[in-house]
Amino acid sequence: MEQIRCDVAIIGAGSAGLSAYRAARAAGKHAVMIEGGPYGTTCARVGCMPSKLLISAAEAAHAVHAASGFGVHAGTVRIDGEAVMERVRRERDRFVGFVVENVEQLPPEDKIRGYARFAAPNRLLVDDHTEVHAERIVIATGSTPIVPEEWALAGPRVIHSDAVFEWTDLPDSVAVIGTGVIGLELGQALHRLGVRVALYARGTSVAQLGDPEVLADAARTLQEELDIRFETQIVSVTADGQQLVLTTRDAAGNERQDRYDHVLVAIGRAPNVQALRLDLAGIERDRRGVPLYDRTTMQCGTSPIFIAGDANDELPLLPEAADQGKIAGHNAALYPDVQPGLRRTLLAIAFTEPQIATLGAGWRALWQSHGGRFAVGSVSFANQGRSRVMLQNRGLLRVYGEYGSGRFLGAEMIGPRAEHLGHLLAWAVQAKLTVAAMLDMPFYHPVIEEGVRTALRDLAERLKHPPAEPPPPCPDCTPGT
Ligand SMILES: Cc1cc2nc3c(=O)[nH]c(=O)nc-3n(C[C@H](O)[C@H](O)[C@H](O)COP(=O)(O)OP(=O)(O)OC[C@H]3O[C@@H](n4cnc5c(N)ncnc54)[C@H](O)[C@@H]3O)c2cc1C
Ligand SMILES: NC(=O)c1ccc[n+]([C@@H]2O[C@H](COP(=O)([O-])OP(=O)(O)OC[C@H]3O[C@@H](n4cnc5c(N)ncnc54)[C@H](O)[C@@H]3O)[C@@H](O)[C@H]2O)c1
Repeated sequence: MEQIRCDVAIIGAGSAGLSAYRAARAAGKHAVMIEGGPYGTTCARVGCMPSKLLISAAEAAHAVHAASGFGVHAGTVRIDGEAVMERVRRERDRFVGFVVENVEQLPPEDKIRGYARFAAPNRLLVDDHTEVHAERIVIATGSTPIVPEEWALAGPRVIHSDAVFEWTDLPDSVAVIGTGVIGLELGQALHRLGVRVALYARGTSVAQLGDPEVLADAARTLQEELDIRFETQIVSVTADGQQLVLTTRDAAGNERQDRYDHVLVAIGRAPNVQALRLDLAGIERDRRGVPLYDRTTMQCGTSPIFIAGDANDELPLLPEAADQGKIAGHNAALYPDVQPGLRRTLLAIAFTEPQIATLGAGWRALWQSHGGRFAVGSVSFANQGRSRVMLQNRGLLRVYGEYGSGRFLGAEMIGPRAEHLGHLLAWAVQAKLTVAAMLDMPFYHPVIEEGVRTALRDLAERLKHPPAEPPPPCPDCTPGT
C-alpha cells in the first residue's frame, strides 16, 4: 500500500473541499485532496447550474404563455424536448469543464483518487491502495439524495435529481415527491416545459419557509399553477410496463392511483458520513452520525478534524460550502491556533416562480432567539405598483424587527425578483441596520423595492408598540413535515 504523509488531508473535491484545499495551501501547508467520484462538483454537475439551466428554458416557455396577458400573442408554443435537454447538458458540461480544468492544474501529487475512510484519528485509507498520514483532516464529502428502498425497488424509473440532467428528451409525465426546494424547482420547470407533473407533499411545507402566513400564501400561489397534493402519503410505488403506478392516500383517507413515466424523489439529502468510519476518528457525533463541530471554526471538538459543506448538514447551499471550506482549510492549517471565520447572514433562495427567499433570522429561529418578542411588517405584492405593471403581482413579504433596538432581523417571502430583494435585505441584516436606517435609504419609482419600503414602514409602526405581555408559545414552530 502506498504511504503518503501530509499536513492537511481533505476528503472530497467538491466546492467545500476545493475551497479548503486552496485555504490550506495559501497558509503554506502541504495539502492533499482525496476524491472518490467524478471531479466537477455537485453544484456544477447535478446541482445549482443544470437546475437553473432547466428553469431558464421553462421561464422562456412560460413567458410566451404569459405574453397574452399583455395582449401579445405568439402563436402555439412548441417545446423541443431534445433541444431543451441538449442545451442543459451542453452548458452544464461547459461549467463542469471549468472546474475540471482547475483541478487538472493542481499538482498531481496533491490529488488522490479513491474513497477515503478513517483508520485512526490521523490516518486515512483510500480504497485499498493508499494510506494517508495527515496531521489534520477536513471532511468535505457532500451529501446524497435520499430514496427510500421500498420505492427504489420499483426500478430505474424511480429517480432523484441527478438523473434529470442526463435526460436526452423530456418525458410525458413525472410525479415529484417532496415540496422542498428541489421538488418545487424541478417540478415547476418540467410542468412549464409541457410535462404532466403532480407534486406530492406528506405535510404542508413549501421550500424552506417557516412563517405560517408566507407559507400559506406560497402554497396558494403555487397551487394556482401546479398540481400540488399536500398532506398526501405515498402508499406504494410499483412498476407496470414502461410506467410506474403511484398509490397515494390523502388527508381524508382516500386512496388513488396515478401512472407516470418517472417518480422523482426529492425528499432531502443525507450527509455523506456513514462510510467514513468516523467511529475510528475519535470525535463526537450526533445521533445521525454527523460530527459535532463549532460553526465558526468548523472544528470537530478540540480535534485536528474539521468538517465543511453538505457533509455537516447545517445549510446545504453552495455559498455555505465555499465559506465553510475556506474556514475549515484555513483552521486546519493553523491548528491548534484555530480562529472564528466569517459566517455570513443566512440567505436561501428557491428559484421557483414567484421566487422564495429567506434571510437573516427566519420565523422559527426568531421564536427560539426572541421567544416571539419581535415585530412583523408585511406587504402583499397583489397591488404593488411595479409588480402589477409586469403582471407579476403575486406573493407576500414579511419582515422582522427587534423591539427596543429597532434592529432589522430577517425576512421570509415569496414574490417577484425575490433573489434580488433577498440580497438587499440580507445585506441590511449583516450590516446590522435598524429599520429606521433602512427607510432612510433611497427608493426609486416605480420599482419592486417600493414594496419592501411598504413592509418596512409597517414594521417601523409596529415596533413603536411592544406588547405588554409576553406572547403565547409559537403555534407553528414544529418543523414542517
Ligand atoms: C438539484 C440541486 C440544485 C441545487 N441548487 C442550488 C442553488 O441553486 N444554489 C445553491 O446555493 N445550492 C444549490 N444546491 C446545493 C449545492 O449544490 C450544494 O450545497 C453544494 O454543491 C455542496 O458542496 P459540497 O462541497 O459540500 O459537496 P460536493 O460538491 O458534493 O462534494 C463532495 C465530494 O466528496 C466526494 N466524496 C464523498 N465521500 C467521499 C469519500 N469517502 N472519499 C473521497 N471523496 C468522497 C464526492 O464524490 C464529491 O465529489 C443544489 C443542489 C442540488 C442537488
Ligand atoms: N435554490 C437552491 O438554493 C437549492 C436548490 C435545490 C437544492 N438546494 C439544497 O438542496 C437541499 C436538498 O433539497 P431537497 O428539496 O431534496 O430537500 P428539502 O429538505 O428542501 O425538502 C425535502 C422535502 O421532502 C419532504 N419529505 C421528507 N421526507 C419525506 C417522505 N418520506 N415522504 C414525503 N416527503 C418527505 C420534506 O417535508 C420537505 O418538504 C436543500 O435543503 C437545499 O439546501 C438548494
